[in-house]
Amino acid sequence: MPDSANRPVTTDGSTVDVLVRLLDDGIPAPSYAHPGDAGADLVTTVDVELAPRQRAVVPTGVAIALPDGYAAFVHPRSGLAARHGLTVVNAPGTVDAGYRGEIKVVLLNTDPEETVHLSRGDRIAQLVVQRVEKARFVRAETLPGSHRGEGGFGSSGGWTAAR
Ligand SMILES: O=c1ccn([C@H]2C[C@H](O)[C@@H](COP(=O)(O)OP(=O)(O)OP(=O)(O)O)O2)c(=O)[nH]1
Ligand SMILES: [Mg+2]
Repeated sequence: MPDSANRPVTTDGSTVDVLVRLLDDGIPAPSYAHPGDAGADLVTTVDVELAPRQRAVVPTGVAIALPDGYAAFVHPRSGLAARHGLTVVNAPGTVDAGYRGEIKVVLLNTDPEETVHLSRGDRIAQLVVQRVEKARFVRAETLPGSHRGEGGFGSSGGWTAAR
């Protein structure tokens, strides 16, 4: 199957080739920590200090070309979230198939007291590559009925709005 720039892309059903440009010597390509992992770790190219509740757009030193029909999603890492309250503001960040710029991570220190210190090369987020459908939005005056109907935002119970 060719990609959007007509380069060959191979997929064996469980892997897909994603072209990657390394923009910074010494910074590795995204990599999976264990076989079977869904997320490939991204690292920071710079030292970062995040004061309590501060956010920063952090470079990762990689640019990719996903095949058409794929997207990549920038997710937080659970260890950093649990230990330091570090998250990704726009989680999951969406990397479009046509994006050729450097992947960046919008990190947020949610901890109210502790500063987070990150060093160049630290793994800060993980990239999940997925197939995505392209929708055709077909206008309709009425929508087919469903069990849920228009209920949402806690309609199934177990949640009380704060006053
Ligand atoms: O966490 C992220 C999210 C996005 N991007 C890059 C890739 C993506 O293809 C592009 C645009 O992202 P998005 O569509 O979420 O942002 P936008 O605010 O809608 O910008 P645009 O108008 O460029 O679409 O920014 C990242 O590097 N990291
Ligand atoms: Mg957009």
